[in-house]
Amino acid sequence: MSANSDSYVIGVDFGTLSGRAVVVRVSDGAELGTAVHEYTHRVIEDRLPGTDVRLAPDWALQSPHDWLDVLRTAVPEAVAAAGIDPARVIGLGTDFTACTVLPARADGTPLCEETPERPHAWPKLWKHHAAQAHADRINALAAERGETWLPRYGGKISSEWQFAKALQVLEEDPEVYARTDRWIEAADWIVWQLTGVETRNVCTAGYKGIFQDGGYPSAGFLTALNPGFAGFTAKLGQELSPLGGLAGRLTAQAAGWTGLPEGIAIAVGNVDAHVTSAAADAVRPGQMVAIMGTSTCHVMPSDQLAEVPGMCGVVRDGIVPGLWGYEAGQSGVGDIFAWFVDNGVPASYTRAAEERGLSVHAYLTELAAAQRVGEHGLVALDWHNGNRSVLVDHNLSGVIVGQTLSTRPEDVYRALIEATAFGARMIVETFEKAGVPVEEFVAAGGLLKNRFLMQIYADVLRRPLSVIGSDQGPALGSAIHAAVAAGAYADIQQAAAAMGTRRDDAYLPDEARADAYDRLYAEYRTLHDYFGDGRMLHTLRAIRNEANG
Ligand SMILES: Nc1ncnc2c1ncn2[C@@H]1O[C@H](COP(=O)(O)OP(=O)(O)O)[C@@H](O)[C@H]1O
Ligand SMILES: O=C(CO)[C@@H](O)[C@@H](O)COP(=O)(O)O
Repeated sequence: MSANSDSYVIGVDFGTLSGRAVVVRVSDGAELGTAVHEYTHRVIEDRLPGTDVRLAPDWALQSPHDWLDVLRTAVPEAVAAAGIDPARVIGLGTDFTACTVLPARADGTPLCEETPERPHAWPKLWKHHAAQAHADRINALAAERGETWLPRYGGKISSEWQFAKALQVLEEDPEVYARTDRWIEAADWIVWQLTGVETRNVCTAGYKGIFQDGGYPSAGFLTALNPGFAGFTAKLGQELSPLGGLAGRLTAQAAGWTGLPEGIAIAVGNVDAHVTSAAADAVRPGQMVAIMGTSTCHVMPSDQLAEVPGMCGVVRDGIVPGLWGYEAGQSGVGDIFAWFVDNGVPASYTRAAEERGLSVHAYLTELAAAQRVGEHGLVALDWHNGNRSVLVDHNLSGVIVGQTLSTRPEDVYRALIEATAFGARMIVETFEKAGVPVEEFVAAGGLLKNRFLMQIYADVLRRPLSVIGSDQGPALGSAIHAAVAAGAYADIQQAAAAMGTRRDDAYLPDEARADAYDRLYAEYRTLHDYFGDGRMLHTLRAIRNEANG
């Protein structure tokens, strides 16, 4: 690859609160410069920008202007930080949160530009959860009709996805729905802005758009949901583009925004979680990448097709062309630790952490790390933000068992970390039981910084953990896809091998601790089965909702 030794690609990761650009050397994946742009409107949850229009609970919107600002600011800043000649940039790739989806005109104009006072005209962020009732109807009807696509999503689709959100638009604002020529993932919309051509990537279409075996849900199914929904799929993409493919070339206008040469390769859009596999060079069957942060996404290529209970989805070519791509998830991980730090720690602990110059997380971790496995006498269920896999039930809640008058904050903190590790083991075991082997567990994301937590995962999973070598996995992954789209490598696997970074066996399980954890995990499973049917936790939620009026 010496011909590439002085050429560069750019990866742009569009997150929930900000967008990040990274400049990467094509020959070896070295990250030379990076810049972040915080979105001006962040997550729009209360009021539509520039209006008095208030939003209902569970709404979460974004502004397309914020995304374009990332191209205008973070990209040139990253190039400047890298100190490279922009003329040497041969391609740019992007990844986005998903399912972040918007209604647009036939030319790509977002509807919120025409009618900014209409909530449904705005892009719905992935965590817009106000379409739950619509998802419930889709699931019930699909189960009743025995739709073959339903098992590909572990038996349930999510309220976050394209069909649920679009049905909400149709039923709550039919006029906006009628004006929607294109219902498009932000992942594809941003590529449209860069290239001037509309493409649709297989990843979001498959995981979020129910595209399976060459088609979307049938018109008969959609009519049964709502006759007005019959023609919905005409607003989606019909021809899908492969990951790592060339979506088009940078237009003169987008060259002006970014300061990059007109005509460079722009990669087909992708999802932040899935693109991280390339960054970790974990694109072979059985390499499960866990992107561990606020929540955890698990993605894994496989040559086996199986119906794994409670997975988020399995999509042909969904991570790399030629393989099935699986996704599963834990809806609360770092968020649970944050909840405990914010709500469960006395002032004396906060002061002690401050005096030591540590974050409360780091302080609790240090105290918890001094314990032997099981010493706290606790076991917890990691369902404070519901359960995505394997139960797919957002109405479950957290449980902590075994507390006494001598239970201390570090005990609970440790039990919560262990609970998330047990949740991860449950996912791995569910895949294996369904006939999809997990050969390697590769950790990525913000929680890598907690080494004690990572060791717990190795001990609980009873397997060595590999870790990604970059702290900006998605942006690096997007840069790798850009290198493929630009023709520098034949495929994603080759590019990932040269440019991705993974440390094998970074954490090894300790036999004695793993044995001790087996006993606790058995108790976790018992609790999981007992509370997992929802009888008690749903009742508690209903009582809470009634009490809150
Ligand atoms: N030392 C720590 N140990 C465990 N969790 C931590 C620690 N520091 C921060 N966190 C948690 O990490 C999460 C942020 O992870 P990060 O990967 O940076 O974010 P995101 O998932 O939003 O990309 C927060 O939920 C926070 O509670
Ligand atoms: O749901 C998916 C992928 O399927 C993510 O895009 C979504 O959870 C957003 O993740 P982040 O909060 O950006 O880590």
